Amino acid sequence: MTENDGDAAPLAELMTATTELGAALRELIEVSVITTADAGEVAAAADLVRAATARIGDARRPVSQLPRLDDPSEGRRVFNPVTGIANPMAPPLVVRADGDGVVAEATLGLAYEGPPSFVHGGMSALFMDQMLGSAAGAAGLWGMTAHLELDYRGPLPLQTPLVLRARVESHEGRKAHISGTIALASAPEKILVEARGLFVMPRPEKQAAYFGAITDASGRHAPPRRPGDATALRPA
Ligand SMILES: CCCCCCCCCCCC(=O)SCCNC(=O)CCNC(=O)[C@H](O)C(C)(C)COP(=O)(O)OP(=O)(O)OC[C@H]1O[C@@H](n2cnc3c(N)ncnc32)[C@H](O)[C@@H]1OP(=O)(O)O
Repeated sequence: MTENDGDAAPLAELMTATTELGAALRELIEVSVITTADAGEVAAAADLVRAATARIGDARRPVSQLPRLDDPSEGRRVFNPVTGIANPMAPPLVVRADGDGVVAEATLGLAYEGPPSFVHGGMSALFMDQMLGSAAGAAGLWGMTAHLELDYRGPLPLQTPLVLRARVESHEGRKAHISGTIALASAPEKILVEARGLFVMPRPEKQAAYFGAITDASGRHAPPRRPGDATALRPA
């Protein structure tokens, strides 16, 4: 069975329910790493979670099929692991156009911890990858990450508002050089993480090989081909 079978709920209803599930799971993830409940309570919670998984786990889409709730033409990717409102791994970042680039704010909980009380460096790389991709989209470009490098100048504290920025520095042909930063929202001029990336639009034969089999939920061929396809950019 796929999600297209049967009398599916209207999309708005599905969006509400899926967003609610994402939010509930996001809370669960945070609580699961911060709880001091005893073993019996934790084991009972695990049983409840497995029951929830069984309830929805039989109806699955194939990896080549975009979710029904996605609209790549509007940049809506609800399960993106950074910006997806329905992906519990995502904070989620809300990325907005700002000046000649993009900006987002985030306050990260203990599920993102690396050194005690600070954000894991790999998480910063993940968020910067997405921000740089969003900056490409905002500039009318799209591509895949070919190279990404970061300088960690100071640790990012957990449970503290952060501001993330990115902008295209230059582009030529299929290549775009993009930079990004992370700072405390309370001290935005003091850069704690700095990223530089090269995004490359794959040559046509690679686009066909990577995305030729991608369909939307109704089975229509739907490879990414516009700036918004790669990002969840929202207008300012
Ligand atoms: C899409 C929707 C997604 C939707 C994704 C939604 C999230 C968006 C944000 C996250 C983005 C990702 O994570 S994307 C996923 C992670 N990235 C990947 O998996 C990409 C893996 N890499 C590749 O498939 C390939 O290397 C490509 C597509 C990047 C490039 O292959 P190609 O198309 O054959 O291009 P190629 O001729 O090799 O290179 C073109 C030019 O770029 C230069 N170049 C290429 N790689 C590098 C490099 N690492 N460092 C320096 N320069 C490089 C070449 O020298 C050349 O310069 P010149 O001679 O022309 O001067």
